[in-house]
Amino acid sequence: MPKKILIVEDEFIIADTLSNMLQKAGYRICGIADTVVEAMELIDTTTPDFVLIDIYLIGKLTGIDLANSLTEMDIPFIYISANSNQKILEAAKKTNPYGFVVKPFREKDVLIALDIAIYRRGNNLENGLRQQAILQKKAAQIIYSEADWKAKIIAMGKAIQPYIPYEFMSVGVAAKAGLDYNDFSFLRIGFEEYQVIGPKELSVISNLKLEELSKLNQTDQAEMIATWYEHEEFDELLRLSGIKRLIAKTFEMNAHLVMPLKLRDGNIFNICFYSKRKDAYSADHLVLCNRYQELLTAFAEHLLDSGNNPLAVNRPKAQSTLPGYMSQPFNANLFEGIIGNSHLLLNVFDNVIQVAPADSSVLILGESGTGKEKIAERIHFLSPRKSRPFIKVNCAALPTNLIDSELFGHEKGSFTGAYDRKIGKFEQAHTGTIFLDEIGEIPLEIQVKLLRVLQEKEIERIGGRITIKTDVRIVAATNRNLEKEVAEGRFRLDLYYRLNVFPIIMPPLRDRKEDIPALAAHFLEHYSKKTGKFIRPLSTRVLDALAGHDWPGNIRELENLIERNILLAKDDEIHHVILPNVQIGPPAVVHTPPPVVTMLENERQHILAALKKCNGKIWGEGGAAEILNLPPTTLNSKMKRLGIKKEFSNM
Ligand SMILES: Nc1ncnc2c1ncn2[C@@H]1O[C@H](COP(=O)(O)OP(=O)(O)OP(=O)(O)O)[C@@H](O)[C@H]1O
Repeated sequence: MPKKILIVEDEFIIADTLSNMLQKAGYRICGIADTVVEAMELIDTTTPDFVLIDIYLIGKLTGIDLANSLTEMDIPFIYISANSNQKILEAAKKTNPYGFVVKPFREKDVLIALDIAIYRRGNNLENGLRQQAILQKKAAQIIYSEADWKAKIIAMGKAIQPYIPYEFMSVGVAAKAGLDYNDFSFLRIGFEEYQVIGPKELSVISNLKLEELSKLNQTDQAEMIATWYEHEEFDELLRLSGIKRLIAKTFEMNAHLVMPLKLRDGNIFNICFYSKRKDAYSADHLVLCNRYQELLTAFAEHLLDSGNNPLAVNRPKAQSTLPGYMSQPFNANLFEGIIGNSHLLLNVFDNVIQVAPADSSVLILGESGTGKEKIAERIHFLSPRKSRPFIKVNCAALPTNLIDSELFGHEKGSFTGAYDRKIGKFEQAHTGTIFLDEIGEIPLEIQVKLLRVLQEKEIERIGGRITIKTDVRIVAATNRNLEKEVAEGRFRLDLYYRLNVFPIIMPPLRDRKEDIPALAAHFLEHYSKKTGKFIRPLSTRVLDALAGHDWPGNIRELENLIERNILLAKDDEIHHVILPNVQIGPPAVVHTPPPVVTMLENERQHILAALKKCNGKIWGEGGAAEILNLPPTTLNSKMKRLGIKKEFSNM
């Protein structure tokens, strides 16, 4: 079936060109609209598969307004626009388009953008259906389990978390005049840990009497449909709703999503999500709320129907009709060995839980040493492929002339030096996962081959005559800004889009300094055991100093630092920790704050300092790569990017 495309474009010539080019390529054009109003009418009557939207259109409404409605209707769209104003682009990006084509465009650009969009859409739908099926199954397990009502809410909260992020969730029957505040809240304090905060606990935390909480609760607005609040709207909400203001201020929350569920007896049961991230919620979450509405309403009915539940105080009780049997216990520690519970890291865990069961490619983005490889391993070991091979390839460590044969293999005699047949990494990873680390370093000619593996799912050994079918899941990682690499012609746009189906962003350590004490303790224990030296826990002073550092080398730098200091320790304590530009430990020094420089400049200075220490030596023992605990190839590419010449000492 050819896909139906709606074109929303007010310049006739462009609309006509697009229409001809798409029909020639086998698409069906189900309409051309030059205003948002006309587009909405055509959407109603023709239900397009994809919509191409220009941003500025005749009439008051823009393409961005249309995009928001399309998201609510779950219809994918691509922008085709000449507008390169940064503000407009940012607003457009926020609507999560499936692609963006800049005018004037080449036929090829539009066709590739559509091809990629169709692929991504397929993957999204597959993920969406999978999500729903998983959640449905979990909900049934939770409902029929013998756990108490709080454990059930926590279990349900955990099941939703990968799809609707939150650090604080509160549930309860919507406020009615004269009734007491009776919501129960769940503050996320670890990957699998939640602190339960009932009315009494909130009263203690906030130092307000229960009656005062009830008064604040009366100011809450009744919501009839799922709604999200961010930025000024969030501020305005807090101005109006006393109870939400109290929660947001006490627990430092910056965005809110409310999901009202209509119960059989006409009461409304609210599930309120709060996040520390200002932009945590978007129209996509409303789509999810809509999708999960029925399931969660059934869950709420069940909760309120089961005996002894204080949540039901604010509504008349009914008899439970559900049978009970034991459910399986919930997840053991799925992220063992990955230390930290900052909300940024927990968010990454949620993404992993969400994507691991699917077969989609995953692209892990983040600076060097942030734990990308660890996350890649988790994706594999939490997937149905977990008992199949997990093959790692460090693309930066492979010499250009060998990458080809390393990845795809070669036949005997296919080139000088090919004495035997070699099975490439892709074949080795068959039915499992391949982890392509430092994918940004792959030369363009290999990128074409990689694209073919992704598209056709087959490979050819060098010098081979047959194509070999492979079933491999790709997880790739890079510390480069791939969008920039694409813009500068070093990375193929089509490959980027294929890989970028599900991006996971690893936060740098400087953005989650709250994880430093736990990480430091973990490495202290690990290397104490390894070296057989007993070392006391780090003192507060040393920990404070660690928190003051910017960690351009991220967790690897911290790990390295702890290891080195254990080796250097003369007794059972680490007294002195030398950090670049900062001296910690006695004698106390007065720090004048260094001038604020950009992170890139910081990284540059850090590398220069290491190079200086090693007299410019990069590779091998005592080289800068060793000091920074980076693969030399990564250091080399960083130096190139930061404009550091090898003969830096002459600079
Ligand atoms: N959350 C964590 N808890 C414990 N150890 C961690 C964590 N994250 C990373 N590490 C450790 O830090 C080091 C660097 O991690 P990893 O190799 O996964 O980073 P990376 O982002 O893949 O780096 P690169 O881009 O340089 O390949 C490893 O020794 C890893 O075990």
